[in-house]
Amino acid sequence: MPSPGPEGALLTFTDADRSPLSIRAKALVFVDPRSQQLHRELERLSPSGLPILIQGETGSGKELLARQIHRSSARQGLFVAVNCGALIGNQAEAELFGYVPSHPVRSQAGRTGWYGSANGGTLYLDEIGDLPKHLQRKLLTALQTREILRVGASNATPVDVRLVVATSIDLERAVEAGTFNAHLYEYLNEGFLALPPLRQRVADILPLAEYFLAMYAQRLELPVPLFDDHAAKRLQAHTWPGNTRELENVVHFALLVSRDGLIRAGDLNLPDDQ
Ligand SMILES: Nc1ncnc2c1ncn2[C@@H]1O[C@H](COP(=O)(O)OP(=O)(O)OP(=O)(O)O)[C@@H](O)[C@H]1O
Repeated sequence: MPSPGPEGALLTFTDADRSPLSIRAKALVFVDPRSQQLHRELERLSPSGLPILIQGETGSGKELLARQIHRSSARQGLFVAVNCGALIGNQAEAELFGYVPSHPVRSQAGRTGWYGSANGGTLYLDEIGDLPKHLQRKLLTALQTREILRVGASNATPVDVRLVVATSIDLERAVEAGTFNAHLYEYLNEGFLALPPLRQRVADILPLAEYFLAMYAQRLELPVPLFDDHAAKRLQAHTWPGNTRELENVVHFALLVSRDGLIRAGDLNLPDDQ
């Protein structure tokens, strides 16, 4: 493992906090002052139970932040992550809110729905701007009443869900354009966290790169190479349009092609953007 840097910069997850689906990291690296500020805001908001809206570019670590919010909230239920882009078609409502046994069609989420599965825990809705409008209204009602109405049900079911949502688009603009429910936006915006893109958190780049290098080397049972000075400079100068996910992939590739215990600038396979 790399050195954790300043206090609080490396938070390690236990196995139970990790989802087999999307998250590969075991830890959150927060070294840059902007990341540390974000972490302080996260610690302040997490125990409150308020809904939280995370805005950040693709691959910048929104889901990892959401997991950290769940973890620091000490809620005992599950962390359930759903991409709203997948909630389409006439099964979407049943997927999200569940359905009664007599409902004719089955959904991936099962009868309980994703919302009900997060009872006592945290529901993470990624790309909330993609949620169909009729489900935006229903979501707002569920949040306000703390009850859900399953498809085909005549009575509402009480549920205790903490909602964390993420967006890579400007939701305020979506409200102005009429594609996002203004009341839902106001409700979600109570707890707002802006996750800066990696290029604006330059001090995170090398600690993250070293962290990923150690993680992949351990997994592949390889010795951990070092970045030479040119490679380190190159990593810090790249603009990272794909953010931390892009960095993780670049480091993984570099590890595989490195020789003599060193990663050189040419091993990084980065475009000439500096
Ligand atoms: N601060 C961090 N420390 C360690 N690993 C990180 C950090 N931020 C992101 N990662 C890793 O980078 C990858 C992308 O992160 P994540 O999936 O959370 O991003 P995202 O913003 O939710 O992406 P998307 O926009 O595709 O939903 C993951 O493998 C994650 O573990």
